[in-house]
Amino acid sequence: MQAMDMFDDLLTSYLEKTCDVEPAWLQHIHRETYIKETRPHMLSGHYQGRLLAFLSKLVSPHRILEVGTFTGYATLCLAEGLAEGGEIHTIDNNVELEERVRGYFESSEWSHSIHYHIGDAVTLVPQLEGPFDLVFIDADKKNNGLYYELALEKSRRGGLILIDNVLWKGKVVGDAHDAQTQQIAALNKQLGADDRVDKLILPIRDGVYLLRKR
Ligand SMILES: C[S@@+](CC[C@H](N)C(=O)[O-])C[C@H]1O[C@@H](n2cnc3c(N)ncnc32)[C@H](O)[C@@H]1O
Repeated sequence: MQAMDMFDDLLTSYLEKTCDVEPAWLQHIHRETYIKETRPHMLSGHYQGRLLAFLSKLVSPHRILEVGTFTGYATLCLAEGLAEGGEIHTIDNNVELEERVRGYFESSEWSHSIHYHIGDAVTLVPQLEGPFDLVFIDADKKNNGLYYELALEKSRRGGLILIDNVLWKGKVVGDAHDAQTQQIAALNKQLGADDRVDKLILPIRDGVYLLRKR
């Protein structure tokens, strides 16, 4: 193992020990995702999950939108901050996960607050009615620009938009020329100059863009 990787592992473990514990239902999803899925690292995980829950509790949202449900880990983190009677809409196009993820949602305390939509987010996001107080964009990166514009249009003033994986393993600050890195770097540049929002990137895990609608 390289020294930098060892430091990253130690730091991650330290950050996980010094934040709130991962709730039991999330530990269960975490474990099953790592046993059953081929790309389990897509799940937000303990530390980023606590960040999502923390931000959601600060916003106390009535309406949340998540683009990219995967196994529902982040959905349940975000749901922790829902205001009384609030709801979260989450979208994924992976039909194979539907039964298991519905099971997680139905056995949670937010079973009546979660609206799980199966289909292409490019088609479904425009059909969802706003306004949203909190949006988490974490699906196909090539459509992030589109999801961001739709999220902004459907957000209330002061609403928070989060975009995951914006540092792309640090490649956005290097000289990587692959199309995916260039596209993420181009959107970051565009967002950095967008005067419709307050914004900053939190260098947590793969980078989370925080954007607050002015
Ligand atoms: C990184 S994972 C989401 C992880 C989840 N938000 C979490 O933090 O635990 C990305 C998900 O987006 C879904 N996805 C990719 N493209 C999509 C699209 N066009 N419409 C809907 N879902 C999509 C994938 O099926 C995958 O489950």
